[in-house]
Amino acid sequence: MRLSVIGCGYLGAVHAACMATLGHDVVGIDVDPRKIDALSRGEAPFFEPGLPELLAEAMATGRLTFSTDIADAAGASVHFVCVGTPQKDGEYAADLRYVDASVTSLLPHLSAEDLVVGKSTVPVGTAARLAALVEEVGASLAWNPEFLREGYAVKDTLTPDRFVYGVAPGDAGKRAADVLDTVYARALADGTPRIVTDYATAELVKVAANSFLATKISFINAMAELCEETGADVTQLADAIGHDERIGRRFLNAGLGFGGGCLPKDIRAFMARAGELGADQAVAFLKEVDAINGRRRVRMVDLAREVNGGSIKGRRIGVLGVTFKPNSDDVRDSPALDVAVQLALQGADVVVTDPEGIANARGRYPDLTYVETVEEAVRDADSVLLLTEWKEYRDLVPSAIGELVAHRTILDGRNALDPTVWRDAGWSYRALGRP
Ligand SMILES: NC(=O)C1=CN([C@@H]2O[C@H](COP(=O)(O)OP(=O)(O)OC[C@H]3O[C@@H](n4cnc5c(N)ncnc54)[C@H](O)[C@@H]3O)[C@@H](O)[C@H]2O)C=CC1
Ligand SMILES: O=C(O)[C@H]1O[C@H](OP(=O)(O)OP(=O)(O)OC[C@H]2O[C@@H](n3ccc(=O)[nH]c3=O)[C@H](O)[C@@H]2O)[C@H](O)[C@@H](O)[C@@H]1O
Repeated sequence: MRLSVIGCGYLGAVHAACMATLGHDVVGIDVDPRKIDALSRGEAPFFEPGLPELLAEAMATGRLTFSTDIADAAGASVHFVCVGTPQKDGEYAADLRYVDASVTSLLPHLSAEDLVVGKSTVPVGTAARLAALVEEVGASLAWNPEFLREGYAVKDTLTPDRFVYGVAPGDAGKRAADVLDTVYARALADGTPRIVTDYATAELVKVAANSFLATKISFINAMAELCEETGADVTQLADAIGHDERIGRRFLNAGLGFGGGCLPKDIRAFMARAGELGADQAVAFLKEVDAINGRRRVRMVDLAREVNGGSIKGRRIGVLGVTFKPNSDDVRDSPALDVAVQLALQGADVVVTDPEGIANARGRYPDLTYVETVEEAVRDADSVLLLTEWKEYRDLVPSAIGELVAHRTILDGRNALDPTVWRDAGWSYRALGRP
């Protein structure tokens, strides 16, 4: 099939490359010429494991091209909308201007029988509104939310846990589901479950899933707060409750909490939309989920002050990790970057390193000091903060980096290190939710 993918960011670039490797002819479209230039050269415009190889493979077949001109979407029969839906400035609500602009710009290039497929995360009600526009030109619309995780985006796109199709009622909806079945034929043949539903359910599935994940993380971080008050250990608590299959151990890692371009803004947009619908009570708990999450960052800065004798002014602090999680270069709403900035604002001499996130972090906060290596980051440090649990930081040898620092004090913001090993090497080890 011939497909267009509109918006080539973390979601769209991966989707375009994956669809081409499935055998479809794909044109990826973005308004950002730098992204399109990079992609046209076969270069991934951001760090995502496996994407460079996939791009090379797909572009070698000639089935994957990129353009800044929406007119190049003409001729495709399925158009995936993958543009951003960030939080509005100063508000909780989602900013739908990119979704609206991309669909409006696509309309003149649609043929009757084309299918527009929304993948962006949107407030419930958006699909029905856009369907009316798309139907005016004889085309139809489906909402097919995306559940990929950064760092595993290729695998999650090619072999997702499930597909969700939100479609119009009646025959038009049945046709849309058939088209999507053809697009995803390979994964469906492997037995991936697929749920065909109405627009509102599909939109709600996406924000419900992210809200559940955010709630699970804030739940364990709330337990971490109690562990801090009682001398209990949240990592053992998580292991113990996680053995109960009804609870499960995944997404129970306590620490600095959730960040990124999705969970934080999605729970806020959900609250805003529920408020518009007069159903704010239904998701009022998300306010607490968000508040617990924010408190972890504050607690980390407080802990840094505490281990530095009450003040971090003029103290040298080595920060390991600045992205919102490992295996990504994304610093959107990154807890790690937030903490590093707060420490600097309070007068600390902060030196930050990260395997992939420095360029993006520098773009946002040029005044922080960034270095390439752990050795440079920790040299002469009064304390070291591990804020993103990259594998190379988990694997650090405490005796070796102990030779470089001024004081052997480490704060483990992700409960990623073995306290015994670090203490045995003469370090003072502190973590969130651990004695
Ligand atoms: N990043 C992720 O892991 C996931 C993101 N999502 C959702 O997917 C959507 C996109 O997210 P990301 O890819 O992370 O954002 P992003 O910011 O990385 O990419 C969005 C892209 O859309 C482009 N764009 C904006 N207006 C456009 C227009 N009118 N025409 C063509 N291109 C346009 C931007 O230039 C940008 O490259 C959001 O709704 C997000 O919530 C869903 C699942 C996973
Ligand atoms: O809508 C989206 O964009 C995506 O949001 C998340 O994916 P992602 O943001 O890539 O990252 P996650 O792996 O979910 O991690 C999110 C944040 O939670 C934190 N986290 C995660 C797990 C955990 O146990 N504890 C914890 O603090 C991570 O450090 C990170 O900051 C969801 O997992 C995806 O299913 C969803 O598609």
